[in-house]
Amino acid sequence: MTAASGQRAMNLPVAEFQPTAENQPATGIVTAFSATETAAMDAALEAALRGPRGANPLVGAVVVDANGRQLVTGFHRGAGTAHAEADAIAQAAAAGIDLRGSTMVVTLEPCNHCGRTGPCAQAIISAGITDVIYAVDDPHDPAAGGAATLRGAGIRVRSGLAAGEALELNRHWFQAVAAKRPFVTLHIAQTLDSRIAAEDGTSQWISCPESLADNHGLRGRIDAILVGTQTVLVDNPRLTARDASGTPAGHQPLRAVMGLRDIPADAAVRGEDGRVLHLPTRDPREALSQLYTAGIRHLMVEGGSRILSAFLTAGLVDELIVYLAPTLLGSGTPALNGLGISTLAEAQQWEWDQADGGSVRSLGRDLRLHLRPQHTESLEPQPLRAGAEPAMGGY
Ligand SMILES: NC(=O)C1=CN([C@@H]2O[C@H](COP(=O)(O)OP(=O)(O)OC[C@H]3O[C@@H](n4cnc5c(N)ncnc54)[C@H](OP(=O)(O)O)[C@@H]3O)[C@@H](O)[C@H]2O)C=CC1
Ligand SMILES: Nc1c(N[C@@H]2O[C@H](COP(=O)(O)O)[C@@H](O)[C@H]2O)[nH]c(=O)[nH]c1=O
Repeated sequence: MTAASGQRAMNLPVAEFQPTAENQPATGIVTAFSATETAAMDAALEAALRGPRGANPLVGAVVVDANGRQLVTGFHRGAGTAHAEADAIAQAAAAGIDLRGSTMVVTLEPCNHCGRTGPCAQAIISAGITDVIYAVDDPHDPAAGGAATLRGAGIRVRSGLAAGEALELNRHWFQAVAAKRPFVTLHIAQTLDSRIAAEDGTSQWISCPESLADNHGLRGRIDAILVGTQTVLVDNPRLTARDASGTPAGHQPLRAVMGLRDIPADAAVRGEDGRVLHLPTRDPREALSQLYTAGIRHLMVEGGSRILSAFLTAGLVDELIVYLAPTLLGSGTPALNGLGISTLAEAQQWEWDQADGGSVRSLGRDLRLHLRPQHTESLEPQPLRAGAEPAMGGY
């Protein structure tokens, strides 16, 4: 993924672009960018990938001086933390770097709202930055409008550089925002042979302590965690975020249970804080709609098998995290119990997600696999058997 390819797509080679009265529209929307700006956008896109997926998009920001030197690089570390622009500006302040007269290159339109971290547009204005280049508009209602605020303050604002790459970077986040549903992370803690519980229902623990710690870290960042009623009945889970000693994390997710049966009165998931929500439905869309109405923007679906399968079948998963233990059971509850697929051509295709530490990580004795749905809807169909060429060795 490079911003340079986005530039080529616009059919305006940097070297040939000469600003003139004709190609500088009065609107302030300019259609080409310098090599320095393009390189800064590439670096911003790369930095964005260091953040975690979730309620907020991945965003990177690079500030360049008048000579094209990259001064600071910021990125967003997830909901509730500094935005990429604020991160870059804070780094500059800490290092004593004067940003007056510089250009900020950022992968998403700077926000305009006073959320948990303050508006980036104001921080940019206060830092004395005079030029802003961003890739794509922020579609998120409360955050949109940053470009207009910046222009109103006399800052030269341009957009569209590497727009394709920036959209691709957060493809599923954009889709979730447009659909007004939470961003959905699916969690599977499974054996090598894809079992999430043994024949007798026991499953604690398949994952090693390091994987469990990672999962609890995730629980501490999401808005809500969801399981099916059967998991509540079999496991009686707490679904809280805790450290290895059992101490609760500062932020706790809402606990959601999906299914028609009631949650038993003495279920641990009820907890003491009352932050449990029964979703009396078997329709994942309906569950997401109810959660969105309750203010949930990032949901982790933990299981079990039928719930995981229902969300995957509905195409409502944006991120997949699999903790793979080097363990065999040979029987027991399979991770998935059917996705409505009967032939290979209908298989769901996933791609490795490089964000947030990469697509494959070793956690203790386990592997942590990180994936997202593949962009293309389907692969090229295989030729029908009758018309197929005979295989010439290999597969
Ligand atoms: N290793 C891991 O990562 C995890 C393992 N587990 C294990 O998974 C096992 C439970 O899995 P499983 O039996 O599949 O149960 P689930 O937890 O997936 O719950 C299934 C129940 O959810 C309700 N439900 C809601 N929507 C749907 C839907 N679309 N399709 C089907 N059912 C729906 C139904 O209950 P209702 O009648 O109320 O509508 C159904 O009986 C347990 O042994 C548990 O230990 C669980 C979570 C994680
Ligand atoms: N067995 C299993 C998991 N199981 C999940 O954790 C739930 C228990 O949560 P709690 O009561 O809060 O500790 C359980 O019901 C199921 O959703 N998770 C994992 O990361 N690895 C594992 O091996």
